[in-house]
Amino acid sequence: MGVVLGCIADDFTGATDLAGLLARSGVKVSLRMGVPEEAPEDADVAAFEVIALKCRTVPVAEAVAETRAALDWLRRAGAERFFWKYCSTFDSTAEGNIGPVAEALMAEIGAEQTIYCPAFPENGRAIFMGNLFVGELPLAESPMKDHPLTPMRDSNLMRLIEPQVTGKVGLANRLTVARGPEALKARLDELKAQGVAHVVVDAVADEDLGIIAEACHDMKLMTGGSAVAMPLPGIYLREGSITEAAKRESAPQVGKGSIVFSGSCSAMTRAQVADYLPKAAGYKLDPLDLAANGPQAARDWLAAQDPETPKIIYATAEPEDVAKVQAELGVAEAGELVESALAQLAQDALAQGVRRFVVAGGETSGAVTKALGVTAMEIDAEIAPGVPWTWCRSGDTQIAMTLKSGNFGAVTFFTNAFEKLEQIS
Ligand SMILES: Nc1ncnc2c1ncn2[C@@H]1O[C@H](COP(=O)(O)OP(=O)(O)OP(=O)(O)O)[C@@H](O)[C@H]1O
Ligand SMILES: O=C(O)[C@@H](O)C(=O)CO
Repeated sequence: MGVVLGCIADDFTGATDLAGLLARSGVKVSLRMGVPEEAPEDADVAAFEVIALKCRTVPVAEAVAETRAALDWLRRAGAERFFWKYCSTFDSTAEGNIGPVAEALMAEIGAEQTIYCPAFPENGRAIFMGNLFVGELPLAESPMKDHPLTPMRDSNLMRLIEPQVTGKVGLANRLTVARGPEALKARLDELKAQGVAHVVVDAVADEDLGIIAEACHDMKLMTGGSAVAMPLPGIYLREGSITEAAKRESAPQVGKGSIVFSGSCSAMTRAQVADYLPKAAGYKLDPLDLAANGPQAARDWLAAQDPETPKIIYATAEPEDVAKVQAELGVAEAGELVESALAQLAQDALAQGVRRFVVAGGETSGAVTKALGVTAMEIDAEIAPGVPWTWCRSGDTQIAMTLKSGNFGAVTFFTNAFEKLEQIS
């Protein structure tokens, strides 16, 4: 059987989020970092394939080219239905990349209409009358209003999508969704007859997502956060597009040595780092020191640790400290210094025998997975909604890794992560 649903995610933590939610149904989900070099014809493909890109904030033309390449790979692997995964807080600018990529994918596969549903109720993201909420706050009043790259200053998804696309934008609201899949399908048809190609669909609870997935599972392209994709495997199993849930293979054996790398400075990650520091050996990276002296001091610290001791290396800092560093070094330069130090330290940790890696932050995850040469991940149990453990290889070495999105997880996430790994391995 080929690919039943071909998914493309705009960042690495978002890709593991999606893969984790799909895997809840017990189906086999394969996650690939970037468009694979291996031809799809030669690859051992799963029913659910997720390609992780890093295209959330790159120029529009680049994002479109990368997603087209991913689409091409998935189509050659047999996929006929696709899912475009972006952030549950709709991280984008007036130019894109959510809308332009959706429109390009629609043109390639001949889809007349698609839906937009970033809702993720378990993580407090809900859509009502086309407006996105983060917890009890409208998106534009949430901390996302100050995001350094994609500040979200409007909460209305229709208004956010409109400047990003050429086609017409419309809404299927909660009152329609609450009436069930048939009512939603009728509304989508009505909008299609009016030439509406891009439909925002309200969802405030998981029940809504079940209805939306039921109504839309046959669409050539669905777009959204991970949660609206979660019911799809169950629906495909029921209707026979996939024959059975994958048998869980026994978990690979990995050594006990563990490390947390945190480059995220989000409020949740700051609380998680503070919670974990008393429980592990900790080293704080200072970007100004990295600029002056490089990462040698951190490397020496790591080399002096017992590989089996729990460790955390973090650049996580308070907003005022980040602002100070950015003013001195520049935003990109500061980020790059931290990322390249963490990349080097990840290689050192692997060489030292560490096999259990927890990484916090999307950009940071990109840097660490790349440094370790990870090209594919097999999804296992979730630690928190949207954050699964994965099994992967660095060269011939088997490792366990989890990529945590900045905003996700409980305060005790790092402890929870290693406890969960003990349970599943
Ligand atoms: N102390 C610091 N000063 C300046 N920049 C920092 C500092 N610590 C980390 N950074 C940089 O900030 C960026 C954090 O982005 P990252 O995507 O890793 O986290 P996030 O935005 O919280 O996560 P997500 O994208 O999953 O929401 C990285 O480029 C990182 O290198
Ligand atoms: O949807 C989300 O919030 C996350 O999967 C994400 O995209 C983090 O960057």
